[in-house]
Amino acid sequence: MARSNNINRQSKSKNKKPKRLRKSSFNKITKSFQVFNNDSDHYNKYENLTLDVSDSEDTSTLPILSSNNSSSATLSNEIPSVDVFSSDNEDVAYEMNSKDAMKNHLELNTDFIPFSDDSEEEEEDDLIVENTNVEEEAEIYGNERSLNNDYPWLLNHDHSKQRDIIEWLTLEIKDFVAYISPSREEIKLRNKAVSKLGRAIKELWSDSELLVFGSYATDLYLPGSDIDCVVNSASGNKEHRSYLYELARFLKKKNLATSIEVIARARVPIIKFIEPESGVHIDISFERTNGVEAAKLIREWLDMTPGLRELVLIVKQFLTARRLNDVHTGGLGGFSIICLVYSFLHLHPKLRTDEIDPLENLGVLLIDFFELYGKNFAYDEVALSFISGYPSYMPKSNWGSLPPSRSSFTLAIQDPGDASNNLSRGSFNVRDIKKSFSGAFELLTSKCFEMDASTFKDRVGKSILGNVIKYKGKQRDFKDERDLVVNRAIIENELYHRKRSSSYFDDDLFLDPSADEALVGQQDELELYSLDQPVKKKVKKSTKTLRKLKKIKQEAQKKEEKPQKSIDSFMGLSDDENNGDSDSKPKPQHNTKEDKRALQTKTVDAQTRRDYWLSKGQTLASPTIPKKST
Ligand SMILES: Nc1ncnc2c1ncn2[C@@H]1O[C@H](COP(=O)(O)OP(=O)(O)OP(=O)(O)O)[C@@H](O)[C@H]1O
Ligand SMILES: [Mg+2]
Repeated sequence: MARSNNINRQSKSKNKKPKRLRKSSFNKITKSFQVFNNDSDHYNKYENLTLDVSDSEDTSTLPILSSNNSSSATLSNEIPSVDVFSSDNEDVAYEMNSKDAMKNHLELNTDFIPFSDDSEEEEEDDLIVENTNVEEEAEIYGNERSLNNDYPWLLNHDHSKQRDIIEWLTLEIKDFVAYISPSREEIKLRNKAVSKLGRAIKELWSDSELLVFGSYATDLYLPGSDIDCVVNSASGNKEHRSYLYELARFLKKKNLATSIEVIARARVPIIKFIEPESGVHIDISFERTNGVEAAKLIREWLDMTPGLRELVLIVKQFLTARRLNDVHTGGLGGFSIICLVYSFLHLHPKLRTDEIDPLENLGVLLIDFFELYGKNFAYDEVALSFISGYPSYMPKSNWGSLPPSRSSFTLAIQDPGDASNNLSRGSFNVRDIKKSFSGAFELLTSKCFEMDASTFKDRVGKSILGNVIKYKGKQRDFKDERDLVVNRAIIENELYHRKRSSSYFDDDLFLDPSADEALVGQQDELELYSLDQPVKKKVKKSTKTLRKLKKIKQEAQKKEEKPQKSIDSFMGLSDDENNGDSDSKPKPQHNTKEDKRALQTKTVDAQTRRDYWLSKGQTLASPTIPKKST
């Protein structure tokens, strides 16, 4: 029955004139997408958009979207009639042509690209305090090794009845993000760790403060992510190695650190350790504020880019499971991942033209992300640029200060805070990163076709996302409790920026030591909401510090409401032909309720969905797609 419906839909669509892109819109969009390889092995959906100059205003046929309307088209088993399996020499050759092959592939975990464990540690000889206490570690990590299940985000979340396969993937992504987002206990543990360390630093060096940056200060951390901190002092001298050792000894004496490493001779000297109470890995660097600045910028990006947090967390977990997330071994660091996803979302044609809601199309976007950076992106030629914080593609040749590298096949991401810094210069293993993205594109797309061709009975308990994401760790509770407990790193980062900005400098917002002490003293009182009454605030009465926090929160909310400039000209979509101008800014993506409502009324027609899957089927170039069971 389902099969005959599909066939009917298909035959109807044959009589229907496909909607075409207006030529001017097409030109503008493609102009901003001159980032693809000339690699003829890979079908590039953007190059194959048909033009119809006589057509009207309609720009809704870019084949990259899904719809909220799950009642209309599902995949057709006849669409991806591609009979040649091609695999370029950089891509993993997936010799699979059936469900079984796919299963075997996963069981063998052949898309896992491990690094050898013997990679040289440049600062190995700097290890000063070692002797990890194995029992202590075991206690900290508890049952971390006792696994529940490879896809724990699916527990009680079966989406196999979704008619629209891509919606199934979107729902799984949301489940995964909810699954790995922090609970109140986790946030409190991190807050407490940061407080204790901050106090210790002040005790040791009264002219110094500890600031947090990196993923804890942006809410982009996975359960196992480290906390990045920096010591800033009035004297500005704490980067000297003698201070690093002094701090390491002090923290050890105070039982605030185990497994300490002092890495004094690196370009960025740091000390690394585990904070025993939380078990969290901590990195402390010295006398640099660029990370603290970046944290604020990233939070602004998150505010104006729905879907950024979700995709960053998925890509992070994807790379972490493949050990491709560690810059020391050539992998992609957290900041580079954020930049890749941020620029992908802002330069995506369907998001640029406001035609889809990113949060309702996470599945499509994830597949497109893997396709772009796994198949299409011209690594040899193109750099990502963030002039004034806004993303664009830039020919590498235009980046005058880009340091020369041995190979042209490198990732070049301009640091938004320092245009001469290539953020991803350490990610020398671009080949494996690209391979893994390309493999993920193929696995996800194949699985979508396979699931579409399966009966509902065969789909039960299956995962689409699980084909590329694995999560191994302690059972978690699907509790994203970030709204219930203040993230101290974010608040303090805001305070830091207020303090630095003279226009905001007033008595009430001054981050004085007593305010800090008040925060520390009320560590357990940082919860502003109760679980039972999420809306009603449980602000602890009349504490000066919490009033300050509230004020900061309100200011942050006000900021969200401020009007944003359009990025049309930036992306070559406006009429003023200002393509790539650095002073044009991204428009907010559906931040207001009205925007969201407007989007929900937008439906995507079946033909567009068919075009989307046709392009993916061609890209996939899989030899056979399993027939739908009747
Ligand atoms: N190559 C770099 N150049 C400049 N700053 C960098 C660079 N790499 C990292 N940073 C700074 O350090 C911060 C933390 O980087 P990191 O790679 O640990 O990312 P993260 O967001 O903390 O991810 P994770 O959760 O994996 O630790 C970044 O936000 C950025 O401010
Ligand atoms: Mg980090």
